[in-house]
Amino acid sequence: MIIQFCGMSGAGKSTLARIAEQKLKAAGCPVEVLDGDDCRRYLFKELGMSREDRAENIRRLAWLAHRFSRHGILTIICAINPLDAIRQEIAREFRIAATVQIDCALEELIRRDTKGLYKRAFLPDGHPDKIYSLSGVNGVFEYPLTPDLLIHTDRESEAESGQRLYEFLLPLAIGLAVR
Ligand SMILES: Nc1ncnc2c1ncn2[C@@H]1O[C@H](COP(=O)(O)OS(=O)(=O)O)[C@@H](OP(=O)(O)O)[C@H]1O
Ligand SMILES: Nc1ncnc2c1ncn2[C@@H]1O[C@H](COP(=O)(O)OP(=O)(O)O)[C@@H](O)[C@H]1O
Repeated sequence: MIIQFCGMSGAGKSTLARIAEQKLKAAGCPVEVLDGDDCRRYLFKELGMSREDRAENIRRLAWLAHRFSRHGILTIICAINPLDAIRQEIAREFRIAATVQIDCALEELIRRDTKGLYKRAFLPDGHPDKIYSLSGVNGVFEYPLTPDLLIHTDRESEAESGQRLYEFLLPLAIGLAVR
């Protein structure tokens, strides 16, 4: 069972994946979270933020997720995953059970700015610290048309969002939902 997330930096993907992971584990369901940020740091160091590299990153994460899921582990691809064609491609190739969009208004992302990336994206052109490819600002982020679950993290608490995600994933994890 593979779940793919999508959502901009700071939207709450890692936070919610960790909450759902803890709750599912407590319910006896094996779970693995493949975090884009972590895999880039430890495994895919050569990949950047171009469209091509993001596509490659997601294809690799999907392949890894597939390997985990073959052992009965519910595996969450926890990445920005910004390209609709790639989301559809991996859904076909690896029979992904659900696409979960972790959404948050840009104003709130800018307010949170957990990693300082938004501040850098809004610097004037030519500034040495400016980043030019931040998803949803000056880089690609394509919203999915029909996500299986949409969570607005700017409208509810972490605990509420985490509980909604858990309630969505639990029947999938215990095999009650046939998709
Ligand atoms: N330009 C730009 N745009 C978006 N994100 C950036 C960028 N530069 C660095 N980062 C950091 O990289 C993390 C995103 O990696 P992902 O593997 O999730 O991205 S992607 O799915 O391949 O688009 C992302 O992690 P999260 O903040 O957890 O989403 C950022 O910490
Ligand atoms: N409803 C919510 N769900 C998830 N995170 C939230 C929520 N409300 C506020 N936050 C905060 O937003 C930030 C999300 O950061 P993070 O999970 O690292 O995002 P991402 O993995 O998408 O980059 C955290 O500081 C978290 O405490």
